[in-house]
Amino acid sequence: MEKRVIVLMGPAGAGKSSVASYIKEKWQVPQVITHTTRAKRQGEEDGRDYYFESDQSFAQNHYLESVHYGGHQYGSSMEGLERAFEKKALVSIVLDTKGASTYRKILGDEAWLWYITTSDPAKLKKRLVARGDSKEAIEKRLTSAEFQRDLALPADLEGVATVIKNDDWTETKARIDDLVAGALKS
Ligand SMILES: Nc1ncnc2c1ncn2[C@@H]1O[C@H](COP(=O)(O)OP(=O)(O)OP(=O)(O)O)[C@@H](O)[C@H]1O
Ligand SMILES: Nc1nc2c(ncn2[C@@H]2O[C@H](COP(=O)(O)O)[C@@H](O)[C@H]2O)c(=O)[nH]1
Repeated sequence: MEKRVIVLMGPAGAGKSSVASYIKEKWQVPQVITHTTRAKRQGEEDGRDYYFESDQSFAQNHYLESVHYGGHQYGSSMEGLERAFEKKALVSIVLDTKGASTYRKILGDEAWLWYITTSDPAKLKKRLVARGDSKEAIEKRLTSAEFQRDLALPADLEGVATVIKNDDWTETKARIDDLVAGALKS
């Protein structure tokens, strides 16, 4: 198959990382690890979930694109993408919608955009609470301009992105299995 990167985007709590972990486990789709200056959450590991950086170390890397999200910096590198493509032609990355638009512009059809969302935005907060995020972190995240922006698919990605309503995890897994199996067959 042609090289393709599944770009997982959507609002906080929608399930982007859950989808990335699922397709890694079930379909051996490697995840491109990105860089961030935010603090580790409980259970996160450096080099598996993110490369956790200080402001100084973040500034020393070269990025394909980088953004500010909720008061922290995030960036993804071409080297990270190439490392993942060495393992498999189908890989994934988790980005905000701004990063997803950039990937679309740079990579064209090589970027397969999936917008992960829920039918009821109230679910998002509940999921962040269930994930164990602190009250302060949740308030900061939910009131950030980036969170509000990512509640909707950006206009430039309308009709381009595959929209996945992740309300019911069993149904989501079935939908994703169909998408990934189809891609791996092609
Ligand atoms: N369909 C679902 N039903 C209920 N809980 C879910 C579902 N999908 C994911 N979750 C849970 O919701 C929480 C948030 O999921 P996840 O971390 O994957 O979201 P995210 O979109 O990556 O969020 P963020 O952008 O804040 O990192 C996790 O605890 C996850 O286990
Ligand atoms: N444009 C980019 N967005 C990224 C990158 N790495 C992660 N993200 C997105 O940031 C927010 C916040 O992530 P969180 O782990 O703190 O919840 C989320 O939308 C991620 O998808 C990146 O390298 N570039």
